Amino acid sequence: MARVLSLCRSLPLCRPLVVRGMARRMMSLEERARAVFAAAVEGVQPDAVVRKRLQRSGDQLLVDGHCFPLQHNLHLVGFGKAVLGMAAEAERIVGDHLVQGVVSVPYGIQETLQKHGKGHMLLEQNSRIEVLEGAKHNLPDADAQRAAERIRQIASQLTETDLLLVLISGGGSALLPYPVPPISLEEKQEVTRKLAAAGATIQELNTVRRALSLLKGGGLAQNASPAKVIALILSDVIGDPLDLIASGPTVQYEASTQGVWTVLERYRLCDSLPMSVREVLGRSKPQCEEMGKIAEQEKNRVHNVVIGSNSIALEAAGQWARQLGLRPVVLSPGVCGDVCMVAHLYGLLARFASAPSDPSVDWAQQILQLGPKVGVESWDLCRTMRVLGEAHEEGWGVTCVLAGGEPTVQLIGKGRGGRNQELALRVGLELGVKQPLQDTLFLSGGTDGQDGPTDAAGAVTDGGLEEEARRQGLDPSSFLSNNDSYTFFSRLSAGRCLLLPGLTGTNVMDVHLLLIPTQPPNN
Ligand SMILES: Nc1ncnc2c1ncn2[C@@H]1O[C@H](COP(=O)(O)OP(=O)(O)OP(=O)(O)O)[C@@H](O)[C@H]1O
Ligand SMILES: O=C(O)[C@H](O)CO
Repeated sequence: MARVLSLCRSLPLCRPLVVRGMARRMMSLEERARAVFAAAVEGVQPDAVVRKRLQRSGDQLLVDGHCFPLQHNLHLVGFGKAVLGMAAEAERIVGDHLVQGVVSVPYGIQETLQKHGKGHMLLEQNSRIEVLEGAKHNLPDADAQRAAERIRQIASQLTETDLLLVLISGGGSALLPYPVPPISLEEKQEVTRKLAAAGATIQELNTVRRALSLLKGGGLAQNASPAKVIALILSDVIGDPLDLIASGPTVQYEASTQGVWTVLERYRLCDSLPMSVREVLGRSKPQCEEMGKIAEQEKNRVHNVVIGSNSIALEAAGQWARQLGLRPVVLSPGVCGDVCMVAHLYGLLARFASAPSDPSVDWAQQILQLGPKVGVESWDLCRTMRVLGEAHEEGWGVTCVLAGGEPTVQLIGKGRGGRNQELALRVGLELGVKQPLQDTLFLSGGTDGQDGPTDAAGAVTDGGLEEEARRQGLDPSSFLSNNDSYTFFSRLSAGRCLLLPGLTGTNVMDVHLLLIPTQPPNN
């Protein structure tokens, strides 16, 4: 097992050699699934994505078709769980023109990256970039606020000839707290904590955070005016909405507070709001016309570029799947909603693949009804079913359905687990009902390498899961009813199903792989 894991970790780094070697000895389906997941994560490594999109030609910086003169005028700020690796690479590329920089990163991340052998994501000893750690447990705190103040200070000192490089990734909201006075950090925290506890989505949460912060919702870009701003963004939100990732500090948002009140009303928080929050939300905002003018001016000054996303991870995964002899098809990067429904959709897709034209059951109809409820559009479902149908007709090969996103788990128990392990367990059970699809395999993993409060990223299961568990005296349903998927997988066959890549240093939500052999593989 350890050999397979380390192999999968290193696979994308030594591609041709390993692939040739592996093809020779025929990798098992599980080894291929793990390797495809590793490739997905590799495709969105912070250093690699920065290298790809931040290009240098002499003293010119080239980003997304725009050219910026470098004349020792570059300043760098960043906030988020993956920005340390982004900053290290940016400094390698343009460090000679860098005047100063500050990144706000999670508490303990430098030590953790070091421990996980990710030294290349750390800054050099003589770096011009200051690293400030904060936001313990992903909550804005005084350390994160100090970092936000430093970042604001750098931005507000810039002149027209300066260039501000802003590195943004998931977790950025908590790492850049700057409440609009007179709101205190504690008051802002209280509002966001109540919203999160009431089940608000990240879209709703960040709609409110933007309105209560000086730097979010375009505030940072405004502070940096008249300097030019380039924001490189690693997206951890479905659909990559620029204004919501880390609450959009470089994206001007419409100033109306109507949307904010709608969210607060939905979660019945209007009556318990601190006075300071009421006051800020009650202030008069610029009119639409004025906002339109600002947006027009900002178009040439502020450049927002998504450099890593779930789609990019799936694309990389697809390329590797093909290299490994699989037939890839991307279902969707936007899978969301209740984990039970998501598991059922994967179960239905596997059933459909085994008998696409079975007149006794209309799998397609069921798939088309369920898909949109978990964020998958009808045309994506149809395209995927067409590929599965073709594979069945041709009668050979393994189809690799690739998807991503962030399903949700209703926590009812007190066990240990995460949404990926819970999804993998549920899909394993789906594949095992009635006529078990023994050879169909499912993997779900968090691209950050951490699933909930566990050291696993997710798990790999197949249609034989339930039988294997029963043989070992484990009842999967009782673990599920206590949200105890991590304990289940740790006990099952000495943890052989767990996905343990360690902290990856990136985060573009989760990746799901459904590997469906048209006929049993010959190993
Ligand atoms: N015992 C459990 N079983 C299943 N899911 C759980 C369990 N405990 C926590 N979770 C889920 O794990 C998620 C939190 O884990 P995690 O810290 O990985 O969140 P995240 O959304 O991936 O964070 P980020 O987006 O910042 O990486 C929540 O969706 C929560 O419902
Ligand atoms: O920081 C945040 O707001 C979330 O991670 C979404 O980007």
